[in-house]
Amino acid sequence: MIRTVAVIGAGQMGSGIAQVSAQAGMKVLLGDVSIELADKARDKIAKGLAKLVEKGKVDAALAASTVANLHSFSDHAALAEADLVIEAATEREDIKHRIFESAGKHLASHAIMASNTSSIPITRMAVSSPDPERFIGIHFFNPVPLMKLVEVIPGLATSVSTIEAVRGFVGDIGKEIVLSQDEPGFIVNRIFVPFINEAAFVLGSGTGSIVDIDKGVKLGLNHPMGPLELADFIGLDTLLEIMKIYLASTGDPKYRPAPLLQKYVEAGWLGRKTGRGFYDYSGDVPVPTR
Ligand SMILES: NC(=O)c1ccc[n+]([C@@H]2O[C@H](COP(=O)([O-])OP(=O)(O)OC[C@H]3O[C@@H](n4cnc5c(N)ncnc54)[C@H](O)[C@@H]3O)[C@@H](O)[C@H]2O)c1
Repeated sequence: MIRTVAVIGAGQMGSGIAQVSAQAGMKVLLGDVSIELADKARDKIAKGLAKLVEKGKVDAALAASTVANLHSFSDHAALAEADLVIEAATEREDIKHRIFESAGKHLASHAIMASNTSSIPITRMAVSSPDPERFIGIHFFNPVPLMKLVEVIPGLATSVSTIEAVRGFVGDIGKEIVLSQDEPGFIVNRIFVPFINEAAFVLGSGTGSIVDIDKGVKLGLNHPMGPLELADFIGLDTLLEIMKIYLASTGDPKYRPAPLLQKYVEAGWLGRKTGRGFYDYSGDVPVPTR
């Protein structure tokens, strides 16, 4: 049973993973590149919970116990007491390998090491961990406290007992599991990113306007957001990179990026983060760019 969880990387995902684990009554060790960043993340979680208490959405006692369960750390020696170590650091393979090597030196003999990566193969990262049988992918969705789903991705060497322990952990934090093989994009992003890419093809071929593509998917498929407005949220550069990874790792031309997606990225129109993507965000309401 997982009682103590360590989270390495206290950004938006790591903070969310730490929060839901602490909320479920587990002791959580939260680390980043410095103790200051870990403390800052802990404070941010506490502030977020305080707001939810004010709005009556979270019980005050639960908020207090959640914050009390969170402990910042900077030295990997602290990881010796963890049953599960989840890496949620920046999506760069070299950074992650270095974390697994360093943290692995302190991993307890029963403990599991996991990565929240969105795109890096689990089997490839497992070689930097002390025991690939106890290495696994645990892919959360953003924002973690709200999203119900967790994808679990065993690598080639991951043992059945590791999968079962992670199943228990995910159940304990109140989430649902889907099990994915270690393939590019796992299940959800493998379906979803080409779907957005296809919307860019549909736009590029002049089949429909930006507004009609988004309206069509919202009303015709009952999606809460259209694919092009969602693309602007995610970042067109990120989507383009993911398509390139799918194409390179499968060699299948069905994953070729839409030329119009490429063109928007070349123009620096990356979505909301640059103020313009498929929509222009400079005014009060988003205006389609085509
Ligand atoms: N953002 C999403 O929607 C999403 C969804 C699922 C999975 N992920 C994955 O989660 C991971 C983190 O993404 P994020 O969106 O939270 O990024 P983020 O930039 O918000 O956070 C990354 C954190 O990692 C820290 N970090 C970098 N190097 C470190 C090191 N050596 N040791 C400890 N901490 C280190 C950074 O300081 C930063 O605080 C990535 O692998 C990403 O692919 C992201």
